[in-house]
Amino acid sequence: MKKLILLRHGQSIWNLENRFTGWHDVDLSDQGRTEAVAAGQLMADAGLKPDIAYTSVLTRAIRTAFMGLDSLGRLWIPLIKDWRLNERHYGALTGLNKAETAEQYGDEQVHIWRRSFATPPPPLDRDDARHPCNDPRYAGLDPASLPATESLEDTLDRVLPYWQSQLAPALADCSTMLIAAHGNSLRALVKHLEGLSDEAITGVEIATGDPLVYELDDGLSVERKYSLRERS
Ligand SMILES: O=C(O)[C@H](O)COP(=O)(O)O
Repeated sequence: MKKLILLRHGQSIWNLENRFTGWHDVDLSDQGRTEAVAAGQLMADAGLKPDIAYTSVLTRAIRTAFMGLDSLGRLWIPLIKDWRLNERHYGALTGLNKAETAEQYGDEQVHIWRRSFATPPPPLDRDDARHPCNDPRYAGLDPASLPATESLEDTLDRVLPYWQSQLAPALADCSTMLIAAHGNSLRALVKHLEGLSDEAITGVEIATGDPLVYELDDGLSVERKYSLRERS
């Protein structure tokens, strides 16, 4: 049996300020740091021993992985960072306050942008400083693969090939894997792992700092799923 732990980063400073974040690189808030340490303790209490960990190239997820693994006593395991685990790109909404945006465009439109499967927020212009083409961390990538905005479907379209080419083969070779990532890159993975419909995934929320454990058979089919915070 394999164990896959999906961990959304702890609360970020922009989560606290209720701002659309996406690929903007904001750090954890004090509460987020506490959540990251607590996530490691929950994993320790559950006897989980990740052999390998993956995260995005965004500080809030990297720091959550580090702080969680540190409190678990397993800071020494391999930690691989990849942009394909980044949060979904929030396009021209990046940086805006979510409540103010709902006042301007209406709750329904904001809900569609946030939770519909296929409707992306308005895109960024390529010369906008928030466009990933203007961020040196993506300089080595084909500019055509860098998004100006993303729906959850677009996010799944980059997460799934990464799952298939890197994560699933690595999981087949180990017993326990930790993925510290983001609300929507993890929702994309959950959709795939659980075989959820485009409609069903719209109702799935993932809390910050709460390790979700999937027990998988050797063919990587899900046998059981539970939240460590709920079980504690
Ligand atoms: O990118 C963000 O703003 C959040 O981390 C996730 O946002 P959401 O709850 O609107 O999907």
